[in-house]
Amino acid sequence: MLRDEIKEVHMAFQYLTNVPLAKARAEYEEVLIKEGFAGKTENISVMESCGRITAHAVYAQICAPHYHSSAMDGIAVNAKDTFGATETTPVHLKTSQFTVVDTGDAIPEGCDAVIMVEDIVQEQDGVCLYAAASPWQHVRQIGEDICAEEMILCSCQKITPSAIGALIAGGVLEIDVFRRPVVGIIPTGDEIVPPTKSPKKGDILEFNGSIFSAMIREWGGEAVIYPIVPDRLEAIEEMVKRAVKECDMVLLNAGSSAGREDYSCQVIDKIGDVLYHGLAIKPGKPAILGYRREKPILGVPGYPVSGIIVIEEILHPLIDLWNHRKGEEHPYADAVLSRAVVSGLKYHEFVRVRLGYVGERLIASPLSRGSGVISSFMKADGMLEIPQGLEGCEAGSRVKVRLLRPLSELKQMLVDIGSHDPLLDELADLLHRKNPEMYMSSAHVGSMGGIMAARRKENHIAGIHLLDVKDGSYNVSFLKKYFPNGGVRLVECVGRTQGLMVAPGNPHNIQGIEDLQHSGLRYVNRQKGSGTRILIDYLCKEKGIRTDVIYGYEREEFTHTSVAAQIAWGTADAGLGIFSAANLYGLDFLPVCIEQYDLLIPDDAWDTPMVQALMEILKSDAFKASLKKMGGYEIGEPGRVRERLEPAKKSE
Ligand SMILES: Nc1nc2c(c(=O)[nH]1)N[C@H]1C(S)=C(S)[C@@H](COP(=O)(O)OP(=O)(O)OC[C@H]3O[C@@H](n4cnc5c(N)ncnc54)[C@H](O)[C@@H]3O)O[C@H]1N2
Ligand code: MOO
Repeated sequence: MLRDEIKEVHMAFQYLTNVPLAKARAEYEEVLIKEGFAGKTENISVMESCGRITAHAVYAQICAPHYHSSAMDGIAVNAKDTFGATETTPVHLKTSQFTVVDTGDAIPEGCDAVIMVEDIVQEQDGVCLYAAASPWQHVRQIGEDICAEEMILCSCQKITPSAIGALIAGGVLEIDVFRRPVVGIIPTGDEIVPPTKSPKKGDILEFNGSIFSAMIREWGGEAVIYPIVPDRLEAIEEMVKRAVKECDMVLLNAGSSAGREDYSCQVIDKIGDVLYHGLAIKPGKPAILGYRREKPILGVPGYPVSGIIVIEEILHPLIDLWNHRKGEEHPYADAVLSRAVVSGLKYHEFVRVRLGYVGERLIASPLSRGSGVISSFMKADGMLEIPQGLEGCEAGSRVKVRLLRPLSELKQMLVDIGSHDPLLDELADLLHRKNPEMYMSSAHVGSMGGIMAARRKENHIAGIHLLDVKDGSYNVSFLKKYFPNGGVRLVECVGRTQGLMVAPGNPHNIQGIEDLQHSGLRYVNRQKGSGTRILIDYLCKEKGIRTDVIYGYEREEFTHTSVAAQIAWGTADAGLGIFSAANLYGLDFLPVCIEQYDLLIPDDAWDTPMVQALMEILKSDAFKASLKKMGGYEIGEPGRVRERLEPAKKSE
């Protein structure tokens, strides 16, 4: 075999390294600097320089002010002429002894003080003064602000709006700054298509380029998105060569892992060098740290979450290095973890979390860990990092969380942990619209999960819909059972129509729960502990249906909408859920029963401004209008307290 062929085979089958992030980052920067990596500079107009970084120290060309100027509206005088003026012995000045000046006017020759207009008394042939002026009063002397040759800004400093003013006042109109590094982004993959509203089956919409370029711009770089390149070695190689020529840094997106069509590592290795392929982080493990001479070529995993982590951890520091800036310290806070998080010993893991204060404690609820779930990044308020070598964190443990939004916002966050319903999104929208300082975050853990979270004081509200099979009532008996010491309210929300969601036209002619046993029919269920799961378990038991013969009964989704989506995509034929979710996906719906969906609110949370604001929203016409639009809800008196369990009196 030729040397190149051997190299290609080796690259295709090579095992990924598992290098700790800090080590890889430090070595990468060291290699790049050795190769000549450094920020390039350019000269630009000061007026356009806000936010840019100075390349070197900047000195004033002229003084500011560059002449003695009046600081007030009034008259310019020679202070000596006013000496001796008092309330009882006023001094009279003739017109020839003063000049009328406005703020900013030059002080005339021979004058050395300004008297404010409100301190003078006009006379026929001059003015009368009842107080003497001290020399240089109300005069802005030459250089009061900035002296010529004085340093206005030091090197590597961010230019602020006020700095622009100081520079112009100091006679500096052009300035040397670090040029924004140009980062080329190359999306790759046969299945990747430009953004469109109607993708075909198998198409993946290209959005990584848009995420990465927005982040790069925020960090002070300039981004160029190259056309999507198919999974062909030569085509990728050609595009990378072009980008290396045109840009300062290159991101080669997707194809980073070790699949049949993952060419990134081979290409980078052919064009330049690969320092590491494989980092001990998750998501983001197949990252490739490559370079050609001083230019970084970063192989970024295709999954968006993995990509974001890799560019945040590797590219961001490089842009800071280019600009001679030390990366800003991330703000951290201590939080209590609402659910356990398991972590692999091999990796430093990044877990997105939702955050909110319940009482004095900041509660962190882990979001989806999937590397393809971009919405989990969008919803994340914080990032929990689990260092390599740890197996995870237990529920209820104290953890340090990197904050992705200000603490002040988290203090006004209404924390909902409980059963899912699309109406919660409408409530969140209405709450924030009416009270811009407030936010609502929802974690969908089912009704029982919501009750347990309330017992642990981890939420302000929980949506619950729990059927008491003994008497057909909803929620109240569960409240009494799980809160024996009281201290909780049950607030009416809606009656929801639960039913079987089936494909449009009901192709399997499903008539009711009994039909779920038929062979060839695929069911999709909700997770254990959810009210809907309890309902289907109960309905099956009542009708004598064995759940083990229902195909897919153990397949669990966490929301009504995700059950509806599975049916819409044809991966399941039926699932129990609410009408509004079926409606969202244009599915047929066979009503089974109406259930009471209430909000459980612990007393501690009741008096918070967020819960009180929510009560207003629940009672509003706007909320009722949203419910009518979604359909499938019985609207009684949302916001009415259905049940209050008084807190038990402590024994003396
Ligand atoms: N057998 C193995 N398979 C995979 C491994 C592994 O170790 N062994 N690692 C997994 C991990 S972890 C990651 S991360 C990914 C990395 O994948 P690639 O970098 O090779 O990327 P692709 O497979 O080409 O794409 C994955 C996925 O990413 C999405 N994608 C890609 N480009 C874009 C874009 N421009 N815009 C939006 N979304 C994009 C898309 O959903 C792709 O399906 O590999 C695992 N596999
Ligand atoms: O490393 Mo992947 O990025 O775990 O998803």
